Amino acid sequence: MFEKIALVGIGLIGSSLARVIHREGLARHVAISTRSETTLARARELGLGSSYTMDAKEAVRDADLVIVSVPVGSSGEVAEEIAPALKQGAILTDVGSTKASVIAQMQPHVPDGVHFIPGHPLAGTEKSGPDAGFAELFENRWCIFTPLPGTDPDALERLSEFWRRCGSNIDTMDPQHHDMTLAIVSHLPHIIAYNIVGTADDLESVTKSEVIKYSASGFRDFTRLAASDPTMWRDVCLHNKDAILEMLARFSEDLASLQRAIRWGDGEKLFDLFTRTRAVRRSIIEAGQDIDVPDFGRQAVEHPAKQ
Ligand SMILES: NC(=O)C1=CN([C@@H]2O[C@H](COP(=O)(O)OP(=O)(O)OC[C@H]3O[C@@H](n4cnc5c(N)ncnc54)[C@H](O)[C@@H]3O)[C@@H](O)[C@H]2O)C=CC1
Ligand SMILES: O=C(O)C(=O)Cc1ccc(O)cc1
Repeated sequence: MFEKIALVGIGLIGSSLARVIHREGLARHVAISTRSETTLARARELGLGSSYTMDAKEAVRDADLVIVSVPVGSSGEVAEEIAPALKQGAILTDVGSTKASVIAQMQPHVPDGVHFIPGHPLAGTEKSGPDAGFAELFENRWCIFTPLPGTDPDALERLSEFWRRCGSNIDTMDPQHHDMTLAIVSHLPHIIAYNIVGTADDLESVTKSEVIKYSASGFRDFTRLAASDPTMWRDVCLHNKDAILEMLARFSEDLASLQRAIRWGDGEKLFDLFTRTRAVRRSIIEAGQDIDVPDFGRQAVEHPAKQ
C-alpha cells in the first residue's frame, strides 16, 4: 500500500502496527524511531522494521505514511521535531487516546501539503513497550478518525484502507465528541480502576496479602486496568481534563444516589439499577461487540452471534 511507513514510537501500539504491516505486506520499508535507546535496541532485536533511528526526522524523511504512537503529552514535541522532514503529500496520523488536545498540539507544526488525519484505534491492553504488541490487536476493533475541516478525501480513504487492512472498522466524528465519548467508555473506567485498587492498597484493616489472596474476579478485573502504563494514563487525564471532569461529576452524583439507596435500604432502587445495567451488557453482546480478552488480549473470543 505504501512505499515507506515511518513509525514514531514503538511501544504496544507502534509495535503492533509494525507486526501487522509486516504480516499484511502494507509497506516496502518500515522506518522505526523512538526516544529511548533501550526500546529502539529491543525493536531491532525483535526485527520489527527495516531501519532504526533515534532521529525521528531521519525516519520520516521520504515516508508516505507517518504514524505517531507516543503518549499524548508528547505529540506536540514530536510534530515540531518531524515537521521540517515531512514529505509533500505524505499522510501524518496518530493513535492518541485523546483527540482535541493532540490536534491543538500537532496541527500548528504541520506543513502545507502534508495531510494530517488524527486517529485513534480503540484497541489495547494494560501492557506497554515493544514486546507487548501483537499483529491481531486491531482485528474487529474500531478505529476512529477525527478529520479536520478541508481534509483531502483521497488521503482519508487511503488511511481508512490501511486500517481496514489492519483488521479495523472505521468511524469518523468530531474531536470533542470523541473526547466526551471516550471519557465515559474508556477514561473513566481506568480512573475508577486506579482509584479502587489504590483504596484497597491503602486499607490497613485488611492486609495486602489478604487483598491478593482473596481477590475475587471482579477486583482482579480492576487490577488489570490499574496496571496500565502510568505515563500514558497521566497524559490522558491531563489532556482530556474537561470531558473527564464532566463524566466524573455525573459519576459522583450517581454514586451518591447509590450510596443513599444502600444506607436507607431502598432495595427496589438497587434492583432497578442493576436490572438496567444488566441490559446494557446484553446489548453489547447482541451487537457483537463483546470482545473478551483472555490471555491479555492475545485471543479475541468469537461471539456465538457472529459464528
Ligand atoms: N495502550 C493502549 O491500550 C492504547 C494506547 N493508545 C495510545 O497510543 C499511544 C501510545 O501508547 P502505547 O503504545 O500503549 O505506549 P507505550 O508506552 O507502549 O509506547 C510509547 C512509545 O513512545 C515512545 N516515546 C515516548 N515519548 C516519546 C517522544 N517524545 N518521542 C519519541 N518517542 C517517544 C516510547 O519510547 C515508546 O516507544 C498513546 O498516545 C496512547 O494514548 C491508543 C489505544 C490503546
Ligand atoms: O486494556 C483495555 O481494556 C483498554 O481499554 C485498552 C485501551 C486503552 C486506551 C485506549 O485509548 C484504547 C484502548
